[in-house]
Amino acid sequence: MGGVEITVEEEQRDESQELLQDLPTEIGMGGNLLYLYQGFWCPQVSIKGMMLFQKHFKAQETDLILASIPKSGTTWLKALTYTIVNRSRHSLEKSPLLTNGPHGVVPFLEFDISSRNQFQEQDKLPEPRIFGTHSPYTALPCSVKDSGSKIVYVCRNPLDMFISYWKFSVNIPKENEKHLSLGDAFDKFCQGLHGYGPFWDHLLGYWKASLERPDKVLFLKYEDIKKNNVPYIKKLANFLGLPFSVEEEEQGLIEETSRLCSVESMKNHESTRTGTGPLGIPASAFLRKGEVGDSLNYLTPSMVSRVENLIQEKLQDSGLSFCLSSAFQNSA
Ligand SMILES: Nc1ncnc2c1ncn2[C@@H]1O[C@H](COP(=O)(O)OS(=O)(=O)O)[C@@H](OP(=O)(O)O)[C@H]1O
Repeated sequence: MGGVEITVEEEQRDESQELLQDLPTEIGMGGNLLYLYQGFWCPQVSIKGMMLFQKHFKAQETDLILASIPKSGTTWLKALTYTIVNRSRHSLEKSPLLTNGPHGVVPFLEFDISSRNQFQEQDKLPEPRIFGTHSPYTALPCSVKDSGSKIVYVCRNPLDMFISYWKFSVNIPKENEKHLSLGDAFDKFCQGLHGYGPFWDHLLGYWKASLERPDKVLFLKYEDIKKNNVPYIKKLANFLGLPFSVEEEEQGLIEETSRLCSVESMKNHESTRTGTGPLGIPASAFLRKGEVGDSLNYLTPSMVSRVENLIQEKLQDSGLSFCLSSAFQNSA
């Protein structure tokens, strides 16, 4: 037969290109282009990856999916989960986490996998496979929702998440996009115009799933882990079906895991000092202060109350809450 042979990659590129043409677009709080896809504002850099993930990823029964909206504790959750899961494979001092970093040992499903063939390559990874995703719950592939795979979601109070996101985006050099001022970025954030926003719908999707299926979806808050991380490391290990034994507890393995994955320790890992994270961004950009309440150094009281009102309105009756100003006063 004559004619031009079309590779799987070319076919996918055309398919998603066509879909993109019909989606509404806006400039987001990071000055980047966002596409409105299935009710969420997805960054241009990951929209095709997200579509591929949704369409072609086949979850295995033992898969662990670490989900979050950006700047909510993704890097930390990846480090903790990888360390818990692999603690019998190698000692903490020899962990690949030290050299490859959290984003190296736990790939993102939307950023790091750019073709259908790569999903097949992932089939060869040792079980349990661990992946990160920023996809909203409703956009997850059916195979993730319907299989025995487990989902851990981490969220963070929206004020700190906003500042973390803004600081991150202004520190990344841009060629064709411009950085927005804090005030303009904040306005966009409050309209839900940020990566995978609106944050309230992202939160609610996973929150409701965790209430309906607590064995399937574990919902964690950054602030809770930060306040006292040992019980949360135990909780995470129990949820993953890999509880710490009495001997491990007596040996102090939980505290060691906590130390290895602390922001202070991770800043000194070789992977952070010399490596790169997703999209070739320096790994150090994913570790800044790692504090609760840093946003109060940047936001005015009226900005805080605007977000408080927004949360009140959007999360009302869900049972999910963030007590912003008072939580910060307690942690100050
Ligand atoms: N180990 C550890 N412990 C505590 N906090 C940590 C840790 N690793 C990353 N961080 C802080 O998390 C913020 C980055 O968020 P994410 O990791 O979700 O970013 S990303 O979505 O992967 O781009 C960013 O928060 P800010 O410091 O407030 O900007 C990081 O410093």
